[in-house]
Amino acid sequence: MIQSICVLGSTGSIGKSTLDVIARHPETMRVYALSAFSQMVELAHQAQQSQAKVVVVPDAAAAQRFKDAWNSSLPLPEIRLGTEGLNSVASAPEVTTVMAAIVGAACLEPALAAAKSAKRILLANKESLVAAGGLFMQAVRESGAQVLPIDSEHNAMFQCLPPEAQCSAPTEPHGTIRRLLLTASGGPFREATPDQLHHVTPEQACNHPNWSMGRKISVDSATMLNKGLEVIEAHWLFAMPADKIQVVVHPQSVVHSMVEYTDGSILAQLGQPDMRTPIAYGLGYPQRIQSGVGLMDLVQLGRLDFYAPDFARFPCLQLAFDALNTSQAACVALNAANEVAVDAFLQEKIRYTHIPQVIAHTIDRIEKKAYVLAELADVLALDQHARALANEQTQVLMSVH
Ligand SMILES: NC(=O)C1=CN([C@@H]2O[C@H](COP(=O)(O)OP(=O)(O)OC[C@H]3O[C@@H](n4cnc5c(N)ncnc54)[C@H](OP(=O)(O)O)[C@@H]3O)[C@@H](O)[C@H]2O)C=CC1
Ligand SMILES: CC(=O)[C@@H](O)[C@H](O)COP(=O)(O)O
Ligand SMILES: [Mn+2]
Repeated sequence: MIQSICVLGSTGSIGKSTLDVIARHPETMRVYALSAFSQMVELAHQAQQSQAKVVVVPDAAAAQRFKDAWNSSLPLPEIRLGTEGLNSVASAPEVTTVMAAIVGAACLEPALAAAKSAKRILLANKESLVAAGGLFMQAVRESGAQVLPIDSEHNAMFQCLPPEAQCSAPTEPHGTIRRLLLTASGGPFREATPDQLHHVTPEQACNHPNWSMGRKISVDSATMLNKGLEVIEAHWLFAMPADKIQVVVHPQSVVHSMVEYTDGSILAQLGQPDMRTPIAYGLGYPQRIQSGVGLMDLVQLGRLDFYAPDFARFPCLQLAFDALNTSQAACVALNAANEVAVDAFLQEKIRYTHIPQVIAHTIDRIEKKAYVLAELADVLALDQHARALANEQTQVLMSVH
């Protein structure tokens, strides 16, 4: 079967790796649609290379920049705009497979559109599950969509599941699974002192020891909120309670995660820190296909280390466990406040150490009311409210920066 693929967030780190893998399989994979937010020259280049039929850009001004960048005799692709455009390609009848790789909660609506349209969803974006995992999984169950986790840890766990447990939206964990062991590199500040953390720059925070990724997820790895988001992601993907998900610091990022079974066996997936492996797994599933990733020399590597996480040095990790144990509203607030705080940090408006303060303050304010989050509109409204609260707190912190 030929897969007709929509790559949401094609100009990002995951998007580029996805196009790299697709280009290795011209006989079985075609690009139908691409999307980008700011990089119109790159998008035009990608659309020419992949012969995409449709591109999605945020607005008319971006569409004009895309047209200006088009320097090929090939016909211009159809250009669609904004969230409606994203939803339309994610649910298009021409599309079999959707790579959800837009960063942040901006991916929620198109990911949900793909879920409602019974697509094969390669889910790289984790913020959608944090904000609305229940709604997303319900849509998957109702439509019969297929979800393949792409986040390296969740892809590793999925690979370690027995075939009958590799289902898209389980309602309970497989009976033979005792725990999920979620590995964490510890990021660039694994051993930093409080004084060093107080002074870190965006460049230092984005300098991940093992992975090359977008700036937002790189900062999340540095605060270890990435691991907190991944605990919530694992909870929704595998129907696993928080107390059965153990975070294990593993600085080499070679063991991508593990599944522990009731007989005491622990199955692990190992590989180089290169996202083309989980992407190829998702694109090829249930077959194994070429990804372009070369050999990994375990003898040269020599050792694999494992530690307990330091919750005092990384308060964001505890905030995420607390949010998962508290309410869905707390998870929405956690994610929204983090997006605001990371953006402010990357713009050097607040300090790295302010990020957990903005998150804690926002969750605290949200938790004073009860929220019903039965519909997407409820989640989006709370997300906006939490962003406003986080922005207010960011302004306060900026004045003491
Ligand atoms: N990078 C990695 O190795 C991993 C990433 N992930 C997850 O995958 C997702 C993507 O990460 P990554 O590729 O690193 O991110 P990048 O920042 O590299 O790329 C983000 C993509 O989303 C687009 N985008 C940004 N904001 C918006 C918006 N408001 N609306 C629509 N599109 C937007 C960008 O467009 P443009 O560039 O044109 O502005 C770009 O194409 C994240 O959720 C991340 O947590 C998960 C595991 C590993
Ligand atoms: C590649 C990937 O999946 C990232 O989420 C990665 O895991 C980040 O590494 P740490 O968050 O473990 O530092
Ligand atoms: Mn990950």
